[in-house]
Amino acid sequence: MPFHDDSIDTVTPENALLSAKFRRSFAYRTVQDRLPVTITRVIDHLVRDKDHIVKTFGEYTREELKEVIGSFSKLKNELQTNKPFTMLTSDGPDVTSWNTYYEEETEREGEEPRWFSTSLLYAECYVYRRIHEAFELSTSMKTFDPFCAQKKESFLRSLASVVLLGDYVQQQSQMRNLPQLEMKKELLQLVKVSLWGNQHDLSRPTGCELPEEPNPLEHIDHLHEHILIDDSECIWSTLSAAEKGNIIIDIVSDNAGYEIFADLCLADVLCTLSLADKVRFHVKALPWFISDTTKYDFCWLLQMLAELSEKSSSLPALATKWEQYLQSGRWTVEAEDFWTLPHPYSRMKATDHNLYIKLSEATLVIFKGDLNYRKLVGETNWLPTESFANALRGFHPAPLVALRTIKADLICGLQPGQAEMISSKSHDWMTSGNYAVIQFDGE
Ligand SMILES: O=P(O)(O)OC[C@H]1O[C@](O)(CO)[C@@H](O)[C@@H]1O
Ligand SMILES: [Mn+2]
Repeated sequence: MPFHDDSIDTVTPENALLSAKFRRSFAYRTVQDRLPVTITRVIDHLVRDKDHIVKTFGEYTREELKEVIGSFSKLKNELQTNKPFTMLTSDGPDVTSWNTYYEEETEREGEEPRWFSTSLLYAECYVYRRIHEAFELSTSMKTFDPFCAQKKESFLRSLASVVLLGDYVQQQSQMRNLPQLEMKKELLQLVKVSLWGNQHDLSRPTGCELPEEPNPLEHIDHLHEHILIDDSECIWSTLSAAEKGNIIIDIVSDNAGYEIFADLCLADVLCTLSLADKVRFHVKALPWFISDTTKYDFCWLLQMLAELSEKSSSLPALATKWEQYLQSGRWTVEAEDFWTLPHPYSRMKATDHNLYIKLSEATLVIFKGDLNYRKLVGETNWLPTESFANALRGFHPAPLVALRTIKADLICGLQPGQAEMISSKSHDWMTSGNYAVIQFDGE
């Protein structure tokens, strides 16, 4: 393919934005191979499920489906022939922000953004927004989620882990007045369960492989050595020192199914231990990176748990408690548009000031997953030893922590020599999701 510029280094230079213009990079493989596969799979799903979709949305949808499928073939062709991006033409509430971003990037790059020259972050976000736009432009399928069935199936595949974790959390919630050391152990254990829950995402090249060890509490022990940076002590010190009564925790969620279940378990433990007075879950306003959680996915999960009594009585009990938390406002589920824009988080203050102010109210903001990490550190190929605080480039709304399994080739905050040491053990440690970080910033 003639889309790379031979004058540009083939590996991503230090401090450059990840981009498919660097041929020997994860970004190139993603744009060249993985994104077209994502589009093809959506087309296949629509073709295969046509009758079912028509039955759900009405006969009129049959014609519209043809148009939607046509627009995906066009999108795939635009990608594979490296056409310039275009402005969005649908009427979603985020369209102006997307188009402003397009203009800003055009100015910054000196030409219209293209698949094989812009940042990977922009290219990947743009593909998911264009997929949504095709539905939005229809009249009968405006809110259709083409990944919904996959998300549900993946949750059901992980039921064994869900039951084991649910039983444990339900049993622990009966225990009151734990000594401080026990509380800390309990909290950090659930932090790690939530961290490794991030292995469950469907946009991995091989799909979601379930861990061999179904018990999440055992699984975290096996992976102890794979946490390359572990700032979890800072989570404990921040929360245990916070003044009771107004401890707000924001969880900027990632994937639906098992991962969000693990996050809910973490939130449950935070409430039981009186380490959180309020938990706000931030989910996605539209289908995103295949498996990210939408409000629908969140509600579906609670409904499923309520119906799973034959698997374990803990699951309906947790569902009831969590519904109560939601009804009382102790927990909220919010879907701000900013999370499905392509901006790195250093641009949040200028782009969505209200969201930045809202996060500033928090005692701790927990960012889940790889994509959130990429946005936190600005999609930049930092020297692995660059500090996390610097990589955030001024994004310090409140104390924050990233719980990320590593799936894209960027990292910061490592010790000198650490990256080289891990590379010698595992050639694909940056993309396999088998290594992780718990990185805290308290500035
Ligand atoms: O669900 P997560 O942890 O954000 O991972 C999604 C990741 O999937 C990828 O597409 C790679 O597998 C990354 O680009 C992205 O960061
Ligand atoms: Mn995700």
